[in-house]
Amino acid sequence: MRTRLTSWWQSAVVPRRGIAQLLPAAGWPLVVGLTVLDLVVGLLPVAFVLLTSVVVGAVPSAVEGGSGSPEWAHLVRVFLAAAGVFLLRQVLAPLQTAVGVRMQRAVDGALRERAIRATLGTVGIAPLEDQRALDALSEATREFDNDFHSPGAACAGLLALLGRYVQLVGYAVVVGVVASWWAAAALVVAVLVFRYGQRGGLRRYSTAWSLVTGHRRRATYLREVAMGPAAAKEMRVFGLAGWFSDRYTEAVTAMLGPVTEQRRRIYFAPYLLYTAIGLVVAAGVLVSIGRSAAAGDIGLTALALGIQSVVAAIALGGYYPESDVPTQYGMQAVSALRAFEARAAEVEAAEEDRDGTRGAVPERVHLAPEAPAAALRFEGVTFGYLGSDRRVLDGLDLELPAGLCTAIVGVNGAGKTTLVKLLTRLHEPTGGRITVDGTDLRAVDAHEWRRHVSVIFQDFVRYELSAADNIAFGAVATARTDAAVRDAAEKAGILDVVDGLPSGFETPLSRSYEGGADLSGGQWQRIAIARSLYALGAGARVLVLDEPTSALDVRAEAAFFERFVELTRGVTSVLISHRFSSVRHADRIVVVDGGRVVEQGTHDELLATGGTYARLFHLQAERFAAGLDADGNRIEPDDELTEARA
Ligand SMILES: Nc1ncnc2c1ncn2[C@@H]1O[C@H](COP(=O)(O)OP(=O)(O)OP(=O)(O)O)[C@@H](O)[C@H]1O
Repeated sequence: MRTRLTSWWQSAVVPRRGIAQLLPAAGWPLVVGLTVLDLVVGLLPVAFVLLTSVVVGAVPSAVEGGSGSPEWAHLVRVFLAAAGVFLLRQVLAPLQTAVGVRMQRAVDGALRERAIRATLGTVGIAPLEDQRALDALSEATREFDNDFHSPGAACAGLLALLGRYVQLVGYAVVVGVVASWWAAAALVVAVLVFRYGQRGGLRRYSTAWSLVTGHRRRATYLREVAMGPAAAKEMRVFGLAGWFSDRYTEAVTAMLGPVTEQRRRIYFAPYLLYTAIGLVVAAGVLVSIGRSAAAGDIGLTALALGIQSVVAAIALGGYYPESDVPTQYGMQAVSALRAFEARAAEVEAAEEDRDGTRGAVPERVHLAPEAPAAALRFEGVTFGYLGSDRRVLDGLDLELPAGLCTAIVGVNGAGKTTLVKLLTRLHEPTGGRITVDGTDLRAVDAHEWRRHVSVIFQDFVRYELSAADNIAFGAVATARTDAAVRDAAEKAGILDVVDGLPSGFETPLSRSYEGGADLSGGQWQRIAIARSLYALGAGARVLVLDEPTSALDVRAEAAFFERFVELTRGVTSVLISHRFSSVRHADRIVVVDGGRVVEQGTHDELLATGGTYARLFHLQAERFAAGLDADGNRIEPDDELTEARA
């Protein structure tokens, strides 16, 4: 019993309190205004029942007195008052909806900002790689854009309950006065029991969806892949349409099966039981009122009052469309957002000092604007992703001297991108430390540090915005100048292409927009490179390119890197590639294998050593001579090569 009570408290009361706590976001004038409206709109039907019952009771004497008699005039007055109440309700109901929608917009707006803060506010990306956190986030945000079930709609729905319950109390008082207070109490209990059956069923049913999160995720994925533009080419060329369509149907069936079963279990028998209880009590109260009338204990007005009140009260035992569905799903969304916030904090804390070996965060320091002036260093850095026992970096020692270009090479999966994620503080090392001019990076605010670094990731983002925005996103904190954007585009070798677009730099880089244009993979990479060069112009001191040229073939990549090394001479830059033959012009080359640095030196030094670099360099050079690239793919001469050589 105790556990059932606790679970009811947790699932019914605590989330409602969470919704009530959102009300201030709408502003008190709106909250008070809507509360008053809900109460008035709730009480008007009771007033209508009262007045129409008086009309019924007044008819015999008015008919007897005839038109013009005081009884007739009384009947007309009361009738007009009833009509006035009816009209007022008709006018106030849409107003109530409109004010509710204003509350919904205000609350949802505040909550959206909270969700954005919760997701973008984490320093690292570990929470967004954690499946539990992602599931909670998707459950929360799914309802934010839903016009009917959002948390804001839940706030309005919660206040609307006041109107419904005050109405129930009104009918109960009427029954108490005309019949008996026992009948009134029985009626209230019957309505609440029936309500509990319906509303509690909805609560249990809505959680049924969380039992099938995995199937739902899979169904959504399959639908988006099958019907979205990203895989449209492969769907057709590989003939995958049938396969995806079958798997999608299976996933939807697997998702809906348990939900339908839950629905039947939750609703069928309880519905019959609660309906029976409601009907028996209502019939009992009606019979008792009827018997009082037959015995002459109550008059016509009281009889009409009793019958109307019982029937109207019983109708309050069902769903409240303006309240029940929004509160249920809105509450779930708010609880899910809370769960995401808690999980994100937990993951961040876990990553910050996983083994408890890193010690306290050093006292905060600010970097000199020109940092790094000497070097960036990885000192015995170890790292493994949360949820995996594998150490991707295992005691890595690496020096990136200021003002020089260091190339990091290693086979696929060696940990090169992971190293960049640590350098940009998207993840924290499990052990060891990274220093900038001798200062532990943990002592520096991550946002401050990131202004010193510009990175082009392998999977850089192709923003569906103007070419100018795509480039200037490299340094949004700095005031944009057209000349700097053009300069970056020119250095990246994309100026002519952009100038040739319909609206030049203002052209949206997507055909989804009017006047927009699509770029090729290689052209996009140049836009991304322009983004990083723009950041450099705006004051970034460290430039990292994580295989930004993978869409270019091996010769074009080598030519590009050569030009890049020239362009960024004097900048602390890091070039990452799994193509050993592409980075020979870097000042220093570091070979990473098994989570450690295994070789380092200049191209000539490393060749002379005859180690991993020399072996893989020669292997890839042989493949290249045979017309294959580093991955063994046949090299086709293309425009990029000509462009890159230019
Ligand atoms: N978010 C993640 N969660 C768990 N494991 C990951 C994650 N990202 C990468 N890994 C694993 O870490 C290892 C190193 O990956 P990383 O991307 O750093 O390699 P890489 O050297 O950059 O490879 P490539 O040349 O293919 O880009 C791989 O085994 C990869 O599967």
